[in-house]
Order: sequence, then structure tokens, then C-alpha cells
Amino acid sequence: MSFVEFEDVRKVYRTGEVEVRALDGMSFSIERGELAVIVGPSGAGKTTVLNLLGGMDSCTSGTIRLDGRLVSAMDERALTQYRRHDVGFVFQFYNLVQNLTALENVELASQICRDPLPAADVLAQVGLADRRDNFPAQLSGGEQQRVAIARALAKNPKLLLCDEPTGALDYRTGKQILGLLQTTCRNTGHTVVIVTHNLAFTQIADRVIRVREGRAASVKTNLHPADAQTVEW
Ligand SMILES: Nc1ncnc2c1ncn2[C@@H]1O[C@H](COP(=O)(O)OP(=O)(O)OP(=O)(O)O)[C@@H](O)[C@H]1O
Repeated sequence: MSFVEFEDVRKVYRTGEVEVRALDGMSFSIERGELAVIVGPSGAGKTTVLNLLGGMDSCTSGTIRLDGRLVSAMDERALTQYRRHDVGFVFQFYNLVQNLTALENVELASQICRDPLPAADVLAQVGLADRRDNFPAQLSGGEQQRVAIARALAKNPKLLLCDEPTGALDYRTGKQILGLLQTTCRNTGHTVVIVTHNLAFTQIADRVIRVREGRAASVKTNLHPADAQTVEW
């Protein structure tokens, strides 16, 4: 059994008479400790996959497993626990609490979960030891995204889910954040999933899942992923 499994997952959104098949038989798997990139054009279903994997929404049919647990069978209560303890989220716009310092933002996340990592250590790990007492407004976009990554990692989640994590950053900073996600995956053994429309990111992935019209058009593994710093787009 793989660490992450999507089996024939369907997600249908109904708005009045209109039915949208966001996922139409999506199947793929991801192994523990891999950096997976989910890539595809706008409307292909990438965010829907992330929402289901993150327990933010439920599928219409099919099965979703994480580490042997059947996420697709969880009720609302179980999903709340799952989101709290098992998944860390990194979004395009960092979503930090503006009146808390970098350290306090990270501590906030670790306070709600079972087995958190020390907030100051995780901030140091993302290169922000000396900015821990700064507020988000005093940090650059790249630094704020580092805080957001630290906040997600401090929960010590089974899965780190990143939705266009470099989307709001300039080229050089985006590359640094991509590098941070890659080294985090390699050094800490966390399983990382990045959703993006940027095909260049596929070069750094252990596993590339190409999504088209609600299905996995292909799933390929990279035996020799490139270093994020060498990738250009
Ligand atoms: N809440 C919703 N209600 C109705 N339709 C939805 C909803 N969310 C997504 N969809 C539709 O499902 C399909 C897949 O959307 P999704 O957001 O997963 O695509 P995406 O690959 O993430 O696109 P993008 O790269 O533009 O973010 C699209 O046709 C979208 O319009």
C-alpha cells in the first residue's frame, strides 16, 4: 500500500441544474518521503485534489488513503482532527496573523496539535532564526512564505500540501522557496505535495502527476530529480 492513494476519485459540484465534474476518475499514488508535483492547466482539477487530500472537502465517490487511513470515509469531526494533526498547508498568499510575530505565528500552529516540533527550531531550519520577533509586515514576501512553511512544519504533519507556493513571489525568491521545500523533503523525510501550473517544477520532483480534465493523464517518477537552484523558467 502506498503512503497516499487516490483510487477512481470523482468530485461533482452541483450548482442548481449545472453539474461540474471537477474530478472524473482520478487515480494516483505517492510514496512516503517523496516530493510530488501535481501539474496541469487551469481547471484541470489540481486544487480539488489538494482540497480532498487536505480534508477540506469530501469526494463524491472513490477512495482516498493517507498512511493506511481512509480519509474518504471520515465524517466532519474526523476530518477536523485530520486537518489539525496530519496535514500542513502552504498557500500562495501566506495567510499569517498580522499582529503576531514570526515566532508566535509558528507557535499558534504548534499549540493545536499533538506532537509539535519546537517553534524556534523550525524557524531556524527555514533560515529565520534572527527574524523571529518581527511581525509579518516587517518581512519580505519570501520571508513570510518561510514563516508559513515553518508554521506548517511545526505541526510535524504527515503531509505538507503546497498550493502554488511561489505564485506571489519574484523569480529568485520563488526559486529559493522551491529549494527550501526540496531540502525540507530530503532532510526531514516529510512527504511534500506541490500543486502548480509551472511545468519547470516537474524537474525537481520525485514523482510527477499530470492532471487533465479531472484525471491523472500520467504519473512518472524521476530517478534523478534536479536541484531547485538549477531549474529555470
Ligand atoms: N466550488 C465549486 N463549485 C463549482 N465548480 C467548481 C468548484 N470548485 C471547482 N470547480 C470547477 O471544477 C473544475 C476544477 O477546478 P480546480 O480549481 O480544481 O482546477 P485547477 O486545476 O486547480 O485550476 P487553477 O489552476 O485555475 O486553479 C473547474 O472546472 C472549476 O470551475
